[in-house]
Amino acid sequence: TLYERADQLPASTSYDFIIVGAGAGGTVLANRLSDNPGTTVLLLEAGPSNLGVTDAIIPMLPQGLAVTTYDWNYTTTPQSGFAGRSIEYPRGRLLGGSTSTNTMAYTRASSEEWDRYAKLTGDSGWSWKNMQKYMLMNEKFVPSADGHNRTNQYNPALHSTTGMVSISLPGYPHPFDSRIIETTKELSKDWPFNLDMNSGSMLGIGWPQQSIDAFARSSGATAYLAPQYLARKNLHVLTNAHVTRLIQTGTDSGKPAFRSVEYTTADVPTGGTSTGPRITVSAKKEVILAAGAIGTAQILKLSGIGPQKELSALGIKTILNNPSVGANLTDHPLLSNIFYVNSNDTFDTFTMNGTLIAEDIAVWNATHQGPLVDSPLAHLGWARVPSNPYGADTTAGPTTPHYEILFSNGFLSSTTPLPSSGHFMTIVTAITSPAARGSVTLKSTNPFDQPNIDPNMLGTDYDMYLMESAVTAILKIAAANAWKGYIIKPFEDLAAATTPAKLKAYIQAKSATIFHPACTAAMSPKGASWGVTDPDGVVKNISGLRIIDASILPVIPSAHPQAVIYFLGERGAALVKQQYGIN
Ligand SMILES: Cc1cc2nc3c(=O)[nH]c(=O)nc-3n(C[C@H](O)[C@H](O)[C@H](O)COP(=O)(O)OP(=O)(O)OC[C@H]3O[C@@H](n4cnc5c(N)ncnc54)[C@H](O)[C@@H]3O)c2cc1C
Repeated sequence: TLYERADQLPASTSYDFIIVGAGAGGTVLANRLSDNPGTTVLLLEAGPSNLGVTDAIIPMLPQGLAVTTYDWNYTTTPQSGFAGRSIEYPRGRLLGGSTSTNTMAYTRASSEEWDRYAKLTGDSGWSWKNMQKYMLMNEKFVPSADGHNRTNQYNPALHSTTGMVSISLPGYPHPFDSRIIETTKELSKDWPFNLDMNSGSMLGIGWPQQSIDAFARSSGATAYLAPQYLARKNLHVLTNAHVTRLIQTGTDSGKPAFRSVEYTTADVPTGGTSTGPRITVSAKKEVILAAGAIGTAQILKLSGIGPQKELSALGIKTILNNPSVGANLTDHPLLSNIFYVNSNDTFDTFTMNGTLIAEDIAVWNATHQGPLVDSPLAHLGWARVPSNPYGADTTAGPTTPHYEILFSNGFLSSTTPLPSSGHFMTIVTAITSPAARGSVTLKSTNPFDQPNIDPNMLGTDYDMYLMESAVTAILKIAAANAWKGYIIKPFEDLAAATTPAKLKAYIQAKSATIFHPACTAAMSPKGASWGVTDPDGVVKNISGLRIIDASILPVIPSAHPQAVIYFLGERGAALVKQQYGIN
């Protein structure tokens, strides 16, 4: 049942599980734990419902959600790798969390990545082989919006058509599709065609798989909180409920127990203060944090679980001193490399013209066809740097990428204003295996204040080297015969990057984030003195508290992370059920 106000929750109900945050991790847990009618679940979400939010439904439009009430509106600390700039740091704040606002690229990560998770956590359950069944439980492959023949665009044998989140290939062609395929032939050594980047082997260029139900976004909310699940009497979902902290409820075998959650009506924007009453609700079995890499770290610290020095300085009583909480924040730096193109058929036509976008929305509404059925991402490519002068490799292995490239049929940038006219193509470069680590620390004890978010973007020479290598690689692509007659020239800022020093300055001035913060409450082996949770997400040295979201990843995946976090949710739910003997 969906409730929008705290006073609507049935007063007498008690819950086996309370889940905090309705994003990629939280929605899976809420669904899977409540599929047994005897198990009661409360899901608390700070934001509103996703229903009827047009920009969260039409795949081409999620940029419209940034800096709205559906966004946490975070800003980073000044980033030294970005020449001291702070950047906007969006996170979804509605049912579905960031899966309701993201760009919908759906990648499982490499088999080596999962095998590394198994190794780093000492739990073979996280290996590629063992995770296959959870991957298939998450995925429901559906036809594309235009119903085109998908032969040679993916390998159907690897996919499920019976899971939860709808996944599809693009449903509207781009003028450069054939040139991209041509590139994989002409530059086959560096950029081979990859029939299916979700096979476990990611390198090369291929067609993107996206969390799109043919023409509309498929998210944690549309899939795992679909009407038939919200109808469950044993699942209560409360929106507009901002969790302010967890409260210790006693001790179990010497460990502090945390089975109570304090929340308040989230009717204030980030940075404000809520005068609403603080409401406490307790779980009989467990509280499961799924507030994302920023939210989870902030809630843990506000609850007295974190580095003693930091907490004491703010007057918070430390209940568990753990310096790993909020440490290791890792993200993927992104750079939009823009080119002028010889085409009238780019999405600049409608992004630069309010009347035309209205017409395209009308077409989308009437026919569920047209350019808005896809995300702005046309093709994805994954590559490794040919040599590494910095010694240690950050990837999980030789078939795992250092960086990604993304082709977009128009001007796509968060750091350069959209020109008033022209036609463009963007080749985004993103560093997917960075060495830099940052942190989430508290700014104040006010739960409505955003924490200090320092993802330390391009914070090492190695990461800068990877970005320089990626830009050099896409310039080589742009110069290939496959693009003759299409790419006219690089956009001004890229065109000016003619020397190594100017290239570095361009990267520092124009890079941003691809929105993948993770690792702030990492899993580690049972008994390890570092890390925040055990391999099953249970918080170390605490009773009754588990975390299942992007924060528990021991290393950021060299991939788009939403699928990875859905899979954490699927296995996480299975582990919870196993522990409590729930069928
Ligand atoms: C703009 C953007 C584009 C992206 N593009 C892609 C992409 O193309 N492909 C991809 O794979 N990934 C993408 N991502 C990343 C991906 O969506 C996230 O990695 C993933 O959703 C993280 O899952 P999560 O469960 O950790 O957190 P989230 O999905 O962010 O969910 C956390 C939830 O907790 C809630 N919450 C937080 N704090 C509190 C609190 N105090 N009280 C109550 N509720 C709280 C939030 O409102 C949110 O609903 C993108 C993200 C963004 C923001």
